[in-house]
Amino acid sequence: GPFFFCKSSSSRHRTRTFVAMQGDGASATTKNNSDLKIPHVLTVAGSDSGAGAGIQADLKACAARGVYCSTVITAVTAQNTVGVQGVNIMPEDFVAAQLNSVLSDMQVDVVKTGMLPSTDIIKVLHQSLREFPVRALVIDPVMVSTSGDVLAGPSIVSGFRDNLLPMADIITPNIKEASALLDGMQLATVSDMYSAAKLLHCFGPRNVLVKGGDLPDSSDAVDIFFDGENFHELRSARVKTRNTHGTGCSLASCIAAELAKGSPMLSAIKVAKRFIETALDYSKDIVIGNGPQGPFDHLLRLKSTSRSCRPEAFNPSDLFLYAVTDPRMNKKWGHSITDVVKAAIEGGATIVQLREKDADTGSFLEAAQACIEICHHHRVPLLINDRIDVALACDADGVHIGQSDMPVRVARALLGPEKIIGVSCKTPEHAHQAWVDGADYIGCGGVYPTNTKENNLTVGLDGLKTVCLASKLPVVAIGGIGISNASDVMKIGVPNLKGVAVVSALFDRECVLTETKKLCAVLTEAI
Ligand SMILES: Cc1ncc(COP(=O)(O)OP(=O)(O)O)c(N)n1
Ligand SMILES: Cc1ncsc1CCOP(=O)(O)O
Ligand SMILES: [Mg+2]
Repeated sequence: GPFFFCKSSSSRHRTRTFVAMQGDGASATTKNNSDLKIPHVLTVAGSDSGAGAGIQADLKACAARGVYCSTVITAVTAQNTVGVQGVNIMPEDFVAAQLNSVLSDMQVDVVKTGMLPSTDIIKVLHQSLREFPVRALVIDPVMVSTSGDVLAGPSIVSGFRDNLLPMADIITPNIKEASALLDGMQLATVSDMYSAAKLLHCFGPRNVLVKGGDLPDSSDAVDIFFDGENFHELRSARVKTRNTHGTGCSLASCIAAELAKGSPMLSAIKVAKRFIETALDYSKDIVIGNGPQGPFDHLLRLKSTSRSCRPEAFNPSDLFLYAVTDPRMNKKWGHSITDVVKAAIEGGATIVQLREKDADTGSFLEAAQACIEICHHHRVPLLINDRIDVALACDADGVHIGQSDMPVRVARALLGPEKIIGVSCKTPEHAHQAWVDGADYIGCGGVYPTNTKENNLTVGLDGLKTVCLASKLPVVAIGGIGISNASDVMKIGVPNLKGVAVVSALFDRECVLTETKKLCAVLTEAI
């Protein structure tokens, strides 16, 4: 078709634009209802030549989260691990043209903004969002790069406050940006962050996340989330590394990606935070550039690491047939821990938990190290009951902790974002707290009376259902479950009940393999 030349109208920039049009403008593809809609984020940000932040980071973060990302470039920076050496701001009419090209043609779910270097650009974005409304708007008010270079002038603040904050579903300022948006308010403590979040909420965003990574001398990184009613403190282990360039904007693009996939806001933030922590932890020793602040690797999942024999991150369907060991039963039947674990896995166990209530630490660790080999050979996760130290020492896949064991938040800080944490819950309140604290699943019971765990309150099928309905996390049922009642348990009709955890049904038996196969058949029949 014909090619059109058009020059940028702005006198400051001689930008030649080639616009190719299809013949009569007819759409090049025909839609049919079987087309697959992929979650879609449009990022409106600056290009970072070092590719640690900006447009490049947004593309990588979205790719890592399995979401399509289109891009409107607001500026091109000459930037590296030392800082920002130059900024070339796009004329606002060309930003408008890019916005129109994407928003008029593609089904964008979420718009995420990064560097918006001029009030004119902010205004054209505001206009485009009114013309092409999207499901969610994530504003990362990039004004000062983490290397301290100012990426936007002071007039930008009113541009953000008047044109974008009222439309935002969430804004994610760091300490410096929150201060800039609040006319220089001092933020030196966590309580200042609470006040800033509340004040920023008055400008109209539905949610505010004040990121505390740069808070002076804070032990672990804490972010303050405010939704207009409730505050949440989101703590995360601080990864000691120079490779933190781009973490802020990548967090925002991960949040945008999770929202595009349909997550509610707080879940989106928690998942995004855990992903960034994982990527930072994975990248902590990577060396790119000679400056004080390197980029991190968003695409760690594409790499095969020494952990390739380790099962992937937690998959709720692993809870299907959950074998929990018991040393007294092994002793009674003359079974070794490795024999019963092998037999359970061969019989269909999808996850194993070593529950050695009274073992001394040495023999517990020995058993755990032996079982890790077996479990990882079969790509089955191995969790340790209660003992975080043993889990760390044998690099288990995670832990299961009860209400009176180590708090989940502490366990998460010790184990990091990749490990699986399960929590015993008897009530909806327990389930909610487990979710807030960042657990991966909950164990609910005892469903039926059991002799395996002394003075254990029985919650029954009703109690189990109540907890499942309240839980945002996947649930495994436990307590007195076996081949006679496993089907009843699985048929209570709640989607997040993913399986049953059993002790005596497998291990207080002469043949663990036979019993596990029978239970596996009953469960398979029931789902
Ligand atoms: C999957 C699963 N759910 C619950 C428990 C119970 O844990 P336990 O440590 O035996 O007892 P509490 O500490 O929860 O009181 C479990 N082990 N596994
Ligand atoms: C560990 C635990 N948590 C609640 S009940 C229970 C014991 C389950 O053992 P069994 O499967 O033999 O009833
Ligand atoms: Mg316990």
